[in-house]
Amino acid sequence: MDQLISMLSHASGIAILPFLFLTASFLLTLAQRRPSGGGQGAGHGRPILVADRAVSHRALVQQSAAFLERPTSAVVSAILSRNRHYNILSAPYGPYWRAARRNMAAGVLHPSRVRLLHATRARALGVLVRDLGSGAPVRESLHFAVFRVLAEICFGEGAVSELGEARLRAMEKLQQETLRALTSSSFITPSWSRRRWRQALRRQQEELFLPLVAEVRDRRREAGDVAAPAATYVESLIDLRVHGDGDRAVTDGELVSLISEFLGAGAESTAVALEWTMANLVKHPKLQQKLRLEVDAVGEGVIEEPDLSRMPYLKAVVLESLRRHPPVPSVERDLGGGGEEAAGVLGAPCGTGATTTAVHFLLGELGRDPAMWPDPMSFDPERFMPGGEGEGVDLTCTRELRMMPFGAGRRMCPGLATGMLHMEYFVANLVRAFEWRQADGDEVDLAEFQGFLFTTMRRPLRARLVPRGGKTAATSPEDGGGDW
Ligand code: HEM
Repeated sequence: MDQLISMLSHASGIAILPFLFLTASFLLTLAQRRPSGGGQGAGHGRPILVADRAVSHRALVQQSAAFLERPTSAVVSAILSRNRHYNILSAPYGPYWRAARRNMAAGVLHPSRVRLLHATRARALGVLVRDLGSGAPVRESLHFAVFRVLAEICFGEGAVSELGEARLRAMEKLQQETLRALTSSSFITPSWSRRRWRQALRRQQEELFLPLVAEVRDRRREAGDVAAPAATYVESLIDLRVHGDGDRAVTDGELVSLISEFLGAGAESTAVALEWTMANLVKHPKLQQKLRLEVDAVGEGVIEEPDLSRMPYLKAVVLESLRRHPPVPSVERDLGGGGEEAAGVLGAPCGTGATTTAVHFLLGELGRDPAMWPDPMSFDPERFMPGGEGEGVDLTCTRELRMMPFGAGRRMCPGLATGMLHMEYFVANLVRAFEWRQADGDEVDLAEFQGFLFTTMRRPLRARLVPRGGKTAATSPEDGGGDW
């Protein structure tokens, strides 16, 4: 049974899932157009689209050794740096990937460390509530809040407040520009002009990040043996040594790619998911009211991390949003030389004679499988409450795969816990601070826009926000909220 519906070849995909085909073939076209370096070539065979949960679990989790490589042609910084400076997303499986990934997951993003960042979150929330309260656009405000939190984790609170809001916003804009640089169509922009644009963006990233890195490096060099353990992501990257590759340090080029990934992919995925969640709460006022009752029941003031564990409905709302609208549309793997063996794992003939094949695991389809999720298109957080079909869902997909918004296997997202925490934190406090109502004459439109890397709302969320008297989530000036 699990082999049914599992694989759609490039050809058959047209008839069965037209829009998925378009997305995947767009990705593939890009993959085929760009030569990849370091033996990471992708897309010389036909793409394989996988929309079956059991097949995805077998491939990504049980047989993960055959599915370790991601086509670098689908990663922003690999494209901008023309495959010269890898980050975690683009790195071939090996010593550098292992060192960089472990440094992120077991270091600054370890749940025990992220949990402690109360003040960082409160500062971002203060600015967010201030901006939304003064009518700023929802999408931009959510994005900046998440970006601000990650920027503090990356550079430290001191460096971020020294930068100031205007320069931080400029940095955020540059990161978004780099994502847009990939969506520019070859029909509109000639390739030489796209190449120049991308080179200019990469140069701007270097000019922005490297002076900040140099300051940190100088400070740590001066401190010598008595330097404190790395507290920020940049500090940890400066200290990092790549075992298995001559214990070398991370190069400046790699540093730029790693910082760009942290601020870019980390912020965009969370902010996109937040916008989908708030849109559904506007669309479904009864669900919003139920959530507000839970939020208000935990007490006064800002909802903090320890409160979140007492809020099962909040978690259910966030999970339902990730199931129904996973911000990342698909997970890609490059089968490399192991194409035939891996095709066997997928339960389909490879038979292309190609040395490489790109596989796309379709996250939206997996989360909307009617065999697992009755009435899959409806937004119903109750699925994740006791007795529901989503109760106790394992987002790491280790035991079983019911949905996989964070991917699965050895290359699954190392930001899972951070992403979930930020989503729950901002959703809870935004529901406490405001009533989110439909904007007059402007019904929420849940239509999707399939971007190069993310599935966003086609029309940015507009809502009428009514501040809630004594229960506003605005933070005090000592927290730094609203005090830029
Ligand atoms: C709601 C938030 C997020 C979602 C839905 C999400 C989703 C994903 C997905 C689907 C993948 C691909 C996994 C695979 O190929 O199996 C991924 C990879 C990755 N994500 Fe996230 N992500 C989120 C937040 C974050 C954050 C906050 C960070 C870091 C600041 C982050 C850093 C990464 C990195 C570095 C990878 C590459 C992992 C590797 O290749 O080893 N993500 N993410």
